[in-house]
Amino acid sequence: MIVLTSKQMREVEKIAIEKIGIPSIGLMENAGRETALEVKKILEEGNLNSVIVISGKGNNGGDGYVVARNLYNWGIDVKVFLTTSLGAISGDAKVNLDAIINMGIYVAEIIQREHLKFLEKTIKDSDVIVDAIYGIGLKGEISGITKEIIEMINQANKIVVSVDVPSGLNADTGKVEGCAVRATKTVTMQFLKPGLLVYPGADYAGEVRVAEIGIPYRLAAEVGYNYNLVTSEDVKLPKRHGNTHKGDYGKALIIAGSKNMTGAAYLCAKSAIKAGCGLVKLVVPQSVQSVIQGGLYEVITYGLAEKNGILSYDALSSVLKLIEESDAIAIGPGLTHDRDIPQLVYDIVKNTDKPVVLDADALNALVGRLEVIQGKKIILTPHYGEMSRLTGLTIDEIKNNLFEVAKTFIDRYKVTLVLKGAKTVIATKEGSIYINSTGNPGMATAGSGDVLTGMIAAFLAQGFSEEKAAIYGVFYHGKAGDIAKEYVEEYGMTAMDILEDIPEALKCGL
Ligand SMILES: NC(=O)C1=CN([C@@H]2O[C@H](COP(=O)(O)OP(=O)(O)OC[C@H]3O[C@@H](n4cnc5c(N)ncnc54)[C@H](O)[C@@H]3O)[C@@H](O)[C@H]2O)[C@H](O)CC1
Ligand SMILES: [K+]
Repeated sequence: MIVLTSKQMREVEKIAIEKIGIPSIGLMENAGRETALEVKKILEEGNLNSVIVISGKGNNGGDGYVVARNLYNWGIDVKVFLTTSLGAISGDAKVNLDAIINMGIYVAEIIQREHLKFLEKTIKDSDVIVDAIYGIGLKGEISGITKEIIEMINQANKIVVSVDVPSGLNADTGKVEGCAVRATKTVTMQFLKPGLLVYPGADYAGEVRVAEIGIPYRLAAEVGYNYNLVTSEDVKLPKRHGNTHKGDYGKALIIAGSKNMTGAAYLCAKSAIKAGCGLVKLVVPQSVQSVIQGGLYEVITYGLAEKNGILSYDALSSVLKLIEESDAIAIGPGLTHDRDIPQLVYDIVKNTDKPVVLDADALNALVGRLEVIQGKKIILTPHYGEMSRLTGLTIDEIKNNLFEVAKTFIDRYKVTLVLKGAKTVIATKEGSIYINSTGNPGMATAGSGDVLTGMIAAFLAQGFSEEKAAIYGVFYHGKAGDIAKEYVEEYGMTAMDILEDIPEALKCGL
């Protein structure tokens, strides 16, 4: 699903209004009406009847006046409060403000502290608050009386419907600019915005509904959109035809595990099989091979050179030979960071141009030596801690600048990045950003990443591009976790639950 930044939104609006000639006030009419219909549904569902609209001085506020007019026409008790003086309103917003005043709808300014008491009382007596203070035009932090109004809205414990973007939220990053409205529901105009889809923005937006307001969808391509929300529409699976054999579904080589972490290797290899890979070979330290082979009937295991239960550099030549007969490679889960691993991982990556997914200890192995991945068919799957080690940024710097951090990394290394988090972000070497729509907190469990790595390797082995393998892997991994949640809830969820539900998850792509 297309996602536009506020800059792209403005460009699309400009083309629609100035080039195509769609009247801007018509867009505002549709935006306001779509929002009003949403509010009406909420009132009917809750047998409620009183609404206050709080409008800012821009077109977001203009939408708010249209909302008020529609609600008033439907016999709903509605009052409008301005966070600015009447005289400051202009353009389409002013046309709609004048209309509601002419209709006799209650309008009052809340621009001095003594007005706040009255607003507080009115909020208390109302059922729903419509937040039309700021939309995509927010610049910098909110302060002063408007900040107090937003805090009052949040403390009122009322149903809040935000127009386009919760006021105070940065539409592009999801950051809270000083303060932000916590919405029950956000009705966003024509296209999703990135800030509604990642934290904390996703928390503040509540349930998001995209209102179609009359802007041609094709204009998104004209402005070169590059953000996407991954939905089931984007991850259809090719039908498998009759006369095929396992070789048609790819051969994956997994290099993983050590004497204290055999489970990581198991989960990764088993997930690759479950995600449809035709043949999976697993390289582990020689002394753990029998332990692992036990539970992995469908996987061919290779016990290679080791030192004290950890793969040693002497395993390199055998690994490179196995790579030659594989379509895709996964390296990392449970390797540990000891002794020879960093050099072994570095030289494997250096000596192959096959698609590779690097996870966990393979990422740690490349800290400070990332030049070896430059321009290769490589997918990295760090969580914020691993990304912090790879980039030298703090976890907070990463969390608060997800898109920028991902784009900077991709621009520099021209690989595919899966930045795992509460909302996993995928950045591709073509410069696209994908935000995943599946998954739940129950998946933050040991081994969950190993399962994802196996799934991505499976899609790579089946011939998917790095971009598609990353998107499919992340989406179906989250989908499997959502299915698991239905019966184990989030507290009891284990990586095995996710793994077991991979086949069920894949069904939604067929
Ligand atoms: N997307 C569409 O096709 C349509 C969107 N519409 C709505 O219009 C807003 C965008 O309107 P705009 O006037 O550009 O900005 P805002 O209404 O968001 O308000 C910004 C307003 O407030 C001032 N301001 C900005 N930041 C601050 C701050 N930190 N402190 C104080 N004041 C601030 C700024 O000067 C602006 O005047 C969009 O979200 C939709 O809701 C229309 O419906 C048309 C179609
Ligand atoms: K708003």
